[in-house]
Amino acid sequence: MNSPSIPVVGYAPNHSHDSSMILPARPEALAMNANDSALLVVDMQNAYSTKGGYLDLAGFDITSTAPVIESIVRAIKAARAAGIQVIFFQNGWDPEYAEAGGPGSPNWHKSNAMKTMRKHPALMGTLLAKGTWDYDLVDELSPLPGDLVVPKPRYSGFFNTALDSLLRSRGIRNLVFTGIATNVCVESTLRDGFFLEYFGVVLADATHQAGPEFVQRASLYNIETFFGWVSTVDDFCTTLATSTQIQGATA
Ligand SMILES: C/C(=C/NC(N)=O)C(=O)O
Repeated sequence: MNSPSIPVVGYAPNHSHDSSMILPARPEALAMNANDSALLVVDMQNAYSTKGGYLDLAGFDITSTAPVIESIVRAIKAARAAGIQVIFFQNGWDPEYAEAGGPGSPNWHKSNAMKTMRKHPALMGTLLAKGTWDYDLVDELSPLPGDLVVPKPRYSGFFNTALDSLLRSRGIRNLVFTGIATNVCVESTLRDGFFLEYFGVVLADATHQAGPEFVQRASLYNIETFFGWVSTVDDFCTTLATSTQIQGATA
């Protein structure tokens, strides 16, 4: 690939020559290949996206998540067509909440789901519990054969899961993030990936925050400035489609 005139970063030495895709991003474009990248779909569960789910019941505004779901559907379709590994996460615990930790865990004290159920005991067992509607992925997003589904008991997808092994065993170094919430599980997982030497890029319009709108901007600032890169679903889909066309033409 010719050296682009824009600043490009990537994990491979002399990346701009060795990569089949240059994803427009901020603060630099990201050099990547289909076989060294994964699309992460973080916690697109009824709990975080749907009226009557945990975040809604806890008082968070989830009324603008529908366009985010549509954007994620587009990104997943493009990733699958390009041969990029798709990984779904589901945040939550066993129905008895043993995996949530008791009072000796900070999660017990900080989880807004656990706090909501303690405040409203009739909800106990219904929020973020495996096997419940709240824990299930939204209807619009269904894993297909070849996708990976990673249950996670804490905000970060890298803790108490097999994620790092799943990625390293596949030679994956670039993580493309979508999902909810930008400022909690998306940013937590991207940050931990950064500390583990993964290149993390978030598709801003395929994410939604938990909290007021400024939090979305703050989380994207944090990611762009300190932990990774920021791109869009349109740029992701166009980059993959162009790469696939080039590869098809030269096959
Ligand atoms: C607040 C919260 C966010 N989860 C997420 N998937 O970002 C929670 O799980 O309590």
